[in-house]
Amino acid sequence: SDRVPPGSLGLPVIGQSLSFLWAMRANTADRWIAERAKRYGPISKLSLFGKPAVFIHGQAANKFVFTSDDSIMNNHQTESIKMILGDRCLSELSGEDHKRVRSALASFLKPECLKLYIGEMEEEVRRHLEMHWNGKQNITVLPLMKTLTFNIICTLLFGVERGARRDKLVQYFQEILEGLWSIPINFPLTRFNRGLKASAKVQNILKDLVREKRVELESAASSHQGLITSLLNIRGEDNRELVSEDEIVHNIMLVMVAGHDTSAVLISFIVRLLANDPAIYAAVLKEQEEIKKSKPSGEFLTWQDLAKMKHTWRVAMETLRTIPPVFGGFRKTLKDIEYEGYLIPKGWQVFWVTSMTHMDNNIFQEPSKFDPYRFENQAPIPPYCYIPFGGGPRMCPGYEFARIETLVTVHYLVTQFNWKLCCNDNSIRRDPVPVPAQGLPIQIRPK
Ligand code: HEM
Repeated sequence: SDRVPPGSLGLPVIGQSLSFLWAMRANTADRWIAERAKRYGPISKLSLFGKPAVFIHGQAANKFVFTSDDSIMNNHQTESIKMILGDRCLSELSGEDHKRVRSALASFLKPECLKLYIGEMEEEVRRHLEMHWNGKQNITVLPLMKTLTFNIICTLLFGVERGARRDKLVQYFQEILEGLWSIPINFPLTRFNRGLKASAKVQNILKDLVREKRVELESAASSHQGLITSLLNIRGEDNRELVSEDEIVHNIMLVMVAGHDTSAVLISFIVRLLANDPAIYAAVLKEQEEIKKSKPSGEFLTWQDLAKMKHTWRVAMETLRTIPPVFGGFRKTLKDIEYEGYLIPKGWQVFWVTSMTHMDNNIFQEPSKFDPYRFENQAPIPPYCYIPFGGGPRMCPGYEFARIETLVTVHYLVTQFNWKLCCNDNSIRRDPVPVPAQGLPIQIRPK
C-alpha cells in the first residue's frame, strides 16, 4: 500500500465527490485542484464519483493520459455518465470498436464536409437572431446560445425537424446534462435519477428517429445525408449494418451532449469578454467589418472568409485557455501501472484537468492575463499543454465544427448588434461547464 500515491480515499462511495462538486459550483475547483497538487505533488489518490482515482497533472501527465495504449488505459467516464449516456457511446468504446465508430463520426466532422455546411449553419444563426434578438432590448445570452448550438446540431447532423420532437429533446437534454457529474445513487428527485429518466425518454425518441431514417434510406427518400444515415450505411459483406442501433442512439446522445453546451459556453464568454474589453472588441469588429464589406449584402460566408477571421479565433482560443468548457476527464487503468515511482492499481480512474497547464506560468507568461496576441507572438506552445479539446487519438472530433459555429455566430453578433452587460458580477460557477452569473443578461441595440 505504500506504493500507491499519497492522499486519502475519504468516505466509501462519497470520497471527495461532494467537496469537489461544491468547489465546481463555487468556481473554486481550479484552486481545489492546485492545492491538492501543492500538498501531494505530481500524483495523488482520491475517490471521485464512487471510484478510487489518481489525479496527475503537467505536460508529461497529459501526454501519458492522451497517448497511452488502449491495453494499459482505457477511456473512462464516471458511472453517472456511463449510465446516462449509455455504454456504447464513443467515449466508452476502445480498440477497433472505437476506431470504427470514430471514423464514421469523423468523416462527417472533417473540414471537407463542413465546408458544405457553412451556409446551413449560417441560416440557423440568421433565423436565431431574427427570432430571439431582433426587436428585443434585454436578453440572456447563455440559454439562447444553448438553443442556437442545439438547433445547429439537430439540423446539420441529425436532420431532426423543428417542432414538438425537437422541443422535447431540448428539455430532456438539459436534465441529462445536469445528471452527468453526479453521485450515482439512484434516489428519487436526485440529479442522477432525473438524468436517468430523461435518458430513457430521449433513447425512445432517438430509436424512432433511427427507424425513420432507415425507412427513408431503404426507399431512397432521404433528403438529409446526416450522421444517422451515414452510420446506417456502414455495412458488412452480407449488407448487415455494422453499427448497432444502440451504438447509433448512444452516439447521437454523446454528440448532442459533447457538442452543444461546450460551444454555447465558449460563445457566451466571448460575448462577455467583448463587452468588458473595448480594445479586443475593436480589433474583432474591425476584422469582421472588413469581411462584411468585401461581400455583396446577404451573401453567405465562405471557407475563405472564415480563414480570414484569425484574430477572432485567437480571442476564442484565449477564452478556451482561461475558461475551458471541459474541466477535465477520466481514464481507467486496465492493469497495474507504474507512474513516477508509484503504483496505480488496475481498475482505478486517472483524472486529468485542463487548468493546470493552461495556468502554468512556465508555459503561458502571465497566465491570468487575457491576451489573445500570445497565440500570435509567443513561441509555439509545447505539445500537450494547451488542451481545451484534449489530445491524442481521442482529441475532440468536433473541433472544426465548434470553430466554424463560433466564428459565424461572432461575425453576426458584432456586425449586427451593440450590447452591454446588465450584471456587473463577473463570477462563474461550474455545472459542470462554466456558467456566467445569471446566465449573462445583456442589453442589446441593433446597429
Ligand atoms: C468549444 C467546444 C468544444 C470543446 C471545448 C470540446 C472539448 C472536448 C474534450 C476536452 C473532449 C475529451 C477529449 C479526451 O477525453 O481526450 C471532447 C471529446 C469529444 N467531443 Fe468535443 N468539444 C467541443 C465541441 C464539440 C462538438 C461541436 C462536437 C460534435 C459536433 C464534439 C464532439 C465530441 C466527441 C464525440 C468527443 C468524444 C471523442 C472520443 O472519445 O473519441 N465536441 N471534446
